[in-house]
Amino acid sequence: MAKAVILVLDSFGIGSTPDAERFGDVGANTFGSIAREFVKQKGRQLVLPNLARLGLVKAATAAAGKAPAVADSAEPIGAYGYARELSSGKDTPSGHWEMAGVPVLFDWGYFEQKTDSFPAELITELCQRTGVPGILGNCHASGTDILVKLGDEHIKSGMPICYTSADSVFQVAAHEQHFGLEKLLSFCQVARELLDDYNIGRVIARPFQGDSPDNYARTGNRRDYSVLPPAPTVLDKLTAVGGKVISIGKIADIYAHQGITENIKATGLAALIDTTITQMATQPDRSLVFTNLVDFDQNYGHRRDVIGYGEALEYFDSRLPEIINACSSDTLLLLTADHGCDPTWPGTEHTREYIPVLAYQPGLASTDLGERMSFADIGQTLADYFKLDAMAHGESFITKLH
Ligand SMILES: O=P(O)(O)O[C@H]1O[C@H](CO)[C@@H](O)[C@H]1O
Ligand SMILES: [Mn+2]
Ligand SMILES: [Mn+2]
Repeated sequence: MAKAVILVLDSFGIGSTPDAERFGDVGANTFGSIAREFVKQKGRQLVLPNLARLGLVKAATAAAGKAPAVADSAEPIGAYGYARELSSGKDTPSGHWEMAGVPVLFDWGYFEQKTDSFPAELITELCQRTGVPGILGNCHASGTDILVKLGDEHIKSGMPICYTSADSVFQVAAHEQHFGLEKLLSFCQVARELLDDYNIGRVIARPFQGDSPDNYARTGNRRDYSVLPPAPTVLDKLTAVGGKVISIGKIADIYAHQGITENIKATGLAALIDTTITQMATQPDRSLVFTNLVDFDQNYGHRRDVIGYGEALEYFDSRLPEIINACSSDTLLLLTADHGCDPTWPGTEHTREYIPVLAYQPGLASTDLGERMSFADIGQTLADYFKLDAMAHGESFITKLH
């Protein structure tokens, strides 16, 4: 019997990689910065005993060449390592596809101009095809700041708020009731079609609600429209032989619904963890429960909320024993991330960082997996574990585990 569970702590980097200079991210360290600021601002260390038992502190120390300000465990129970990214970008699809064995080796299209970011002909065609009177935004922005700035005008004018970032994204914020959720989703689908020509990785619908800039808030109805991964991922290979892939949260959207047999939505860290544990209880043989914990990135990393990020990590750590107890003797549990988003770094963008690779299975001896040269080592290990054909990228660490 072989079952696997992957939990992606979205944006939980553990130190900048050797190629971070290309991104202006030398010295970024999501985990290290949170740990340091926590001590400074709260007067105590982060409490993460269960993550430490899985080897997080050891992996983070090796990745950054410096220990984070968090107590380590004397008795690790997991295998721990840290991986660098082969993909050209530091975005969510690249990180997820690479961990499933398919790095993004081409360059995405980007809208690099900070204002007037989108080509006029794109916007003209988008408005013509969808019947909206025009767009607001047309700039780089933080998705919560732009609601404060343009939310009222959006409601008055009926124009959707379109914005981007350093990622290959076209994001659309619109009010769920005034503009309408269905109208927003169809607007995004047309945008998706037009943006294929621009090589843009994702169109993201960002519905929000509220009645004034003080209380405009994004809802759980976010939808991501991704291009297809450039090659079959380990998810495709597993489902092709009759295996199951159960997506929890935004995983299915990130893989453009390829290689997914069941798609379960949940909103918020607690609900995502609850759903994961519920699914683990009935997980069949040859299956993968795959969860993305987006709150770390969306609510804390991009928002530069360092204490919020730390508290969310402590909450996750407090739920970790339940997840570990839900592992049967044939469940391989993997904890990882898709990129960094150091909340103390200038700007509100992702940061190019090592990700943690923590593996646990009941009875497994604790092992140092060392530095992994690609996130694809996770996908290759899963291919090995499920006895699938090998992936084109990545080195399996299965023999170090079993
Ligand atoms: O500021 P918000 O809307 O959260 O945007 C963030 O979310 C996008 C997808 O992760 C990133 O490209 C980043 O810009
Ligand atoms: Mn991400
Ligand atoms: Mn992000």
